[in-house]
Amino acid sequence: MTQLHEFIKSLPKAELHLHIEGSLEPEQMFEMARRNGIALPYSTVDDIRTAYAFGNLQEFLDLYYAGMSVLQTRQDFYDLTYAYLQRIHADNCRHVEIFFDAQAHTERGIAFADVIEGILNALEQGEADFGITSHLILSFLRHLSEEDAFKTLEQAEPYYDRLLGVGLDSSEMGHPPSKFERVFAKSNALGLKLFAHAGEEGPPIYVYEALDILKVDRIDHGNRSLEDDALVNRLVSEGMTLTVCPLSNLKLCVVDDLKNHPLKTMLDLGLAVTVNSDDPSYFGGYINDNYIRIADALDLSKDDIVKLVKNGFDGAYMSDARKCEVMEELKIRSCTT
Ligand code: HPA
Ligand SMILES: [Zn+2]
Repeated sequence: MTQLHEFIKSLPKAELHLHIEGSLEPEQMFEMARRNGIALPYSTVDDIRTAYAFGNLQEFLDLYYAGMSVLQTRQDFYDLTYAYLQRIHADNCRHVEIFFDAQAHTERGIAFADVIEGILNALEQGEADFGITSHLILSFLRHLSEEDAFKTLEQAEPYYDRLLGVGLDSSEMGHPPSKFERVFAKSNALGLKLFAHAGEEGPPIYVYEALDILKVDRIDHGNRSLEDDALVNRLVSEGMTLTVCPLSNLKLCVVDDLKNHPLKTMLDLGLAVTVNSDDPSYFGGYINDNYIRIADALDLSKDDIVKLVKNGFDGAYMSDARKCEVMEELKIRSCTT
């Protein structure tokens, strides 16, 4: 364990890009399959891990949607979420903003209320047990229609005051942000924050659409913004947070090697980049693993790490008091460690 790894572990952190279904560990998958009487196409945990070799986003999504078929009951969603919070507590993560893919469950006949109440109850318990504050984001699946997204937004009505906002994920290519202009306008009118995956595999124009047409508050990924200087300048001047996910980018072949990851370039350009795990069970690491692997690959300094962690809290929707408290702790730890 190097000193830098210890330093990373000691810092309080925020996670802003996490799909709760992507935290489903193979062991949990077997346990839930057993208790729900579901047959899995794998015999061992190792079989599952071996299957997690992806050539692109779609290859991952196919296994991700298949894996979540074991999530059936409110208790399953509770257990999934609570286990994730317990895991990131060990990483000294203090605040998390979580996406959930409601449509991937309701289209299998699971009640919306079971999904969201299982997750929300675990978030409440996680705050009581670990002191981790959190928000929940309803993410629309972009390979489905805008009409389907509208239906999902309607199902969420009893929970609007418990949602931070809406997001946009799943297969990016061929499903530009503009496809969801009206449902994002409606979400905005409801007072929800707006987030969208853009520029992970898709071109810079998708990032422009997320900004100009959807009017997002954060861009998820955004790596391909670097192909357009004017876009970079705009993201810098607007202080737009980009939720970058290094191990996800490696596993989905967005980069061929972490040594070629653009995170350091993004940081040096003045972009408000943050480090996140995306789907930690599928991509081989939780938040600290992401910081450690990218710090080693790019030879990041302590100042770089502190900047990344600060960007995470800056981009988070936390109360001012809570933000001040963690920022103060961050200042003390970065001076003394
Ligand atoms: O990284 C991702 N990209 C798009 N959709 C997703 N759904 C879960 N993870 C992802
Ligand atoms: Zn994602």
